[in-house]
Formats: sequence, C-alpha cells, structure tokens
Amino acid sequence: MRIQVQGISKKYGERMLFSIPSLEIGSGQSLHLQGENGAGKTTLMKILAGLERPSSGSIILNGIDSRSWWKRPHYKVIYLHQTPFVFSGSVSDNVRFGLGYQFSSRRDLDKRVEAVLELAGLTQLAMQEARTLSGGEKQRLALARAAILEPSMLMLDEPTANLDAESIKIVTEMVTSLSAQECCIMLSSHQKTSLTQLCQRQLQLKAGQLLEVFANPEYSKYA
Ligand SMILES: Nc1ncnc2c1ncn2[C@@H]1O[C@H](COP(=O)(O)OP(=O)(O)OP(=O)(O)O)[C@@H](O)[C@H]1O
Repeated sequence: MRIQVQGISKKYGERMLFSIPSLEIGSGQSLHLQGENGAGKTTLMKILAGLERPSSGSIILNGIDSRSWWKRPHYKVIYLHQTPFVFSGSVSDNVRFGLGYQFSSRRDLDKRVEAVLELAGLTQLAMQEARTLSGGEKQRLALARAAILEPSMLMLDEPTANLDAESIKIVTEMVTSLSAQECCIMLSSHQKTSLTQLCQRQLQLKAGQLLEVFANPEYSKYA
C-alpha cells in the first residue's frame, strides 16, 4: 500500500490554506500531523479521505487516483472526526453497521464484532444504547467501527482530546494493531501521548507548507 500526494493545494476564496508539492506514505506507517489552530490539519485529512476536494492536485493509492477508489471497495480510507458520531442502536449494532454483507456467515460476523469490541474495551457495554456512552467510550466505539472495516488508511482528528489515560492506552493498542495490519495512520494531536509517540513520522503544517519534522530512520525504507 502506497499513498502519494501529488501537488495538492487548498484555497478558500482568495486564501491559500496550503500547498503540498509531494508526500508519500508507505504501508503501516503512522504519522503525527501537528500545526496551530486553523493551520489546515482537518482539511488535509478530509482531502486525503476523499471528503473534500483539493483545489489542485491528486491523491494516488497504489497507482490509482482517488477519484476512482469507489470502483475498488477494498480501498478503504477513513476519516474519524474528533466528535465521534454514533448511530441509534446498541454498541454492537454500531460496530456491525459498516460491514453490511461482507461476511460469509453470521458466525464469522459475530466473532469479528466480538474481537473488535474486546480490543476497544467495550465488551461489557456491547448491548448498551450507543448514544448513552461517555465521550471516551464513543471515541473507542468510532475507532472499533472503523477497525472492523480493515481500512487501508485511517485519519484520526484529535483522537485523544477528551480521553483519560486508560482510554488513550486502549486507543494506542488499537492503532498499533491496525498498523501491524498494514493500515497507514495519520493523526492530529496538540498533546504528546503514547499514541503520538508510536508515530514514526512527524509532520507540521505551518504557513501553508507541510514540513517533515522527524522521520524515524528505521522506517526510511518507506519514504
Ligand atoms: N468551508 C470553509 N470555508 C472557508 N474557510 C474554511 C472552510 N473550512 C475551513 N476553513 C478555514 O480553513 C482553516 C483551516 O481549518 P482546519 O479545520 O483544517 O484547521 P485545523 O488545523 O484542523 O485547526 P484546529 O487545530 O483548530 O482543529 C481555518 O482557518 C478555517 O476557518
């Protein structure tokens, strides 16, 4: 899995928010995106997830332009908003929701849902109405719902902003597990946590430019 950003820019009216000549992200890489309020982190992640169009340029995944990803259902690029959204129904229903008919049998589906709920520390809450969860539990549920889809790339917008130490630990474990399955991770965070520490690369959006602040040499083979 290789994601290539080719000359993207984003303008709002006359205001140029950013211009990024190139960026490559390899399989299983995790990136910490930093930047001041309003620098454009959310906008960049939404563009990478195909939720917003860049003003110019393109995003290529394994040689395929983002405009054609819909033809390849296994190209799953997911953006998780910092305020997690939950559907009506139980916690378990929420996790099942995205899967539709992707599993061959009900038993396979149940097993997979159970495994993801356990990873998210939500087993005891499986039958609870999702809307009654706490903020931290909703955040873990949103991540569980994304994880079960086995994404190619996951964008996490301030995923730990409202989490306590235990939830940060669980989210870190979930993200580690996704990385091990070759999922690329990009997360924005103003705080340094165990989650940001596991990132191999640090990027900073500043004055309209994307700067590579740190790249772990061990992972330079992906760059
Ligand atoms: N639809 C829009 N029209 C005009 N300006 C917009 C639009 N969406 C975002 N912006 C502006 O673009 C800038 C970047 O917003 P963005 O949410 O990407 O920043 P951010 O780096 O994620 O900030 P924060 O750290 O505060 O979450 C902001 O100044 C915002 O007001």
